Amino acid sequence: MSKKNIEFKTESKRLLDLMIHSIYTNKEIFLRELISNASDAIDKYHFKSLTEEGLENRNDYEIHIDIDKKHRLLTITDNGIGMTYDELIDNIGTIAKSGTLEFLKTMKGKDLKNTDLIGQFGVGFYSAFMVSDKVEVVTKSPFSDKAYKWVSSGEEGYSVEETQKDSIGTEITLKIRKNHDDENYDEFLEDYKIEQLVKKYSNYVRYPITMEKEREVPKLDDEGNEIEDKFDTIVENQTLNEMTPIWEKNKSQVTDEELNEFYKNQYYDYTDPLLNIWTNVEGKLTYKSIIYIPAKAPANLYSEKYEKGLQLYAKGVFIMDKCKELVPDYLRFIKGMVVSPDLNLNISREILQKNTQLTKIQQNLEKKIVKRLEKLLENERETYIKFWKEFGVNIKYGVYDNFGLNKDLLQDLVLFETVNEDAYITLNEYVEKMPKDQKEIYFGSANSKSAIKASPQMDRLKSKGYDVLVLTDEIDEFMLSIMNEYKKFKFKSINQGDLDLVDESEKETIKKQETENKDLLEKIKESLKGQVDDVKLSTRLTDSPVCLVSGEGMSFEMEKLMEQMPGDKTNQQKAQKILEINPKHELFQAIHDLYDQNSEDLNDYASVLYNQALLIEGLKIEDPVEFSNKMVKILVKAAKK
Ligand SMILES: Nc1ncnc2c1ncn2[C@@H]1O[C@H](COP(=O)(O)OP(=O)(O)OP(=O)(O)O)[C@@H](O)[C@H]1O
Repeated sequence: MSKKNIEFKTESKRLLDLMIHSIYTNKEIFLRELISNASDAIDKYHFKSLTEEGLENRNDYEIHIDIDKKHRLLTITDNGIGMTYDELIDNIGTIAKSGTLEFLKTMKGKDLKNTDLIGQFGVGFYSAFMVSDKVEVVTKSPFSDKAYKWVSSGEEGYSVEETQKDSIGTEITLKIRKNHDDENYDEFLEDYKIEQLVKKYSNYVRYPITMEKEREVPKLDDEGNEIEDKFDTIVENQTLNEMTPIWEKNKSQVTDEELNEFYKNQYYDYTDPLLNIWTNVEGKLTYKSIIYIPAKAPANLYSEKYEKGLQLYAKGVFIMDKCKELVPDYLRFIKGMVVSPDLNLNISREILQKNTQLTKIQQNLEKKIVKRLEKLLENERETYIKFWKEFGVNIKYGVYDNFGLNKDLLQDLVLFETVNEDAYITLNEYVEKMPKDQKEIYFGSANSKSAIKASPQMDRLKSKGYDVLVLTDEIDEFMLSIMNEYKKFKFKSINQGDLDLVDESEKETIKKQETENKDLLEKIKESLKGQVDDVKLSTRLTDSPVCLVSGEGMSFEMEKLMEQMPGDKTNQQKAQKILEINPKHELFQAIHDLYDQNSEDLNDYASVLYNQALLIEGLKIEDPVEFSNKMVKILVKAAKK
């Protein structure tokens, strides 16, 4: 057969044009595509050799890479199924995939160059043209007694002719482009780069991917003994890929050490992970996955730059590093991988978002992780607490996020510090320890547990033996407000609204006192106009003289948080401030006397009381100098008496 020159079909031309002038930044994937084709070809040979007569059974499968720097040639050779003449024309000379063809039709006249075609379809072989001026394919099929050479410089067409090749398989040679502008092609002729790309994209291809590499070996003297510090350089065929990925092994044969090593190598951590979750699902949807929870949160976990996601593989081939569709936001700290034979190798970002298989995998994994954490909490409390200290905030965020969609799933994973307990407790444990007469779950917000413990609002709760959840994280109150209740018990802030802890007769007494002291309370309110919304006699205090509480709705903690947020604050909603005075405290009696004497000092007392309450609440005093002056005035007067 003489050499034939054949023109590419229109669609192929368009596709090639796109490859040749590609502005696609990820040009390096060409190697992954060619290796993946080689691996498929070996698969095909192997399969056929099992079922068809005349095909030798082999065990020397190999994908070999060769670099000829001088002539700028990169060759990928496989001993797979090869191609007959017709196959060569059909498979490589035309775009076989109907999807691509359809797509190109719809794109007629549009700017193809800016389209992520590679991401949309498996353009595979043609991606070689992203890095080379000329591509040569030499191939021999076991079903043909002749070998063929296919050559193309892109653009117009290709030539096919008979050639000499003894062994079955395919050899693809790329003439690597010269560097130009800021495009570096030289690197594709460097051993280290090729090795790096194989490890990155094709590490778990089942067949050895080999390359001749230099290696230093100890120099030997005439008697065959090693000479110290002297080396010879030898060139040898080295396997670049690991081939059997850890997830392909039998789970029972993989040790925790191996799993930890895999984690550290793959996800660049120095410390062993806290735990791993191995999943193997077969059926309608088939996938395997290994998920890790790191021992420490990465420093940038909460920065915008942090990218969540799991590595995604289809069969042995790496697809992407951070598939974010597999990880709900609140689990952004997990690391690991998913491999599924059901996924397309060239799945694109856009397709990923709509991929129902991925959504299913994500949901399954989420449930698995939560179950595992529940087990950890139940059986290994200390480890769970370690987890909680690193990632607890994320779980709280998970409860709050999506309008509480996941609150039932996650609420039992949340730990709290409480006023009465030394250790963390769960909501379930809190509820189980509640005294019989307790009707609500109490919580207090402050910077620390000690601040809540010491707060005046605790008086009555302490005397009743009720425990109080300590909220110190910003997200806490938001989380509880979205949960609203736990096992039918409502959450109740000790700093907000009416606590309703006194019995009917005590209520009556206070009501009576309030009527009797109506004018006094009005006077104090008047004197604190613009600073408090109301002044009341307290039902929650037993030992302390005053406290400041907020009305129902916005709390002080939420107000503080809103203030820290960027933006215009003029119309910001404020928490309602209510000053509560303890009618049983001596100080109330003293104020009462001042009122009876019609003393001017009443205003100073009111102001000092209010500022004190602010301080206890961790809120800012508006005018510290004035506060201090008034204090001094009262102290001097008291000393003179
Ligand atoms: N090394 C090879 N040995 C044998 N056949 C090959 C080889 N490389 C490519 N082919 C043939 O050429 C066809 C086209 O390859 P191409 O990479 O463009 O697409 P694909 O492999 O079918 O799809 P994808 O790359 O998306 O998996 C293959 O289907 C295969 O039949």
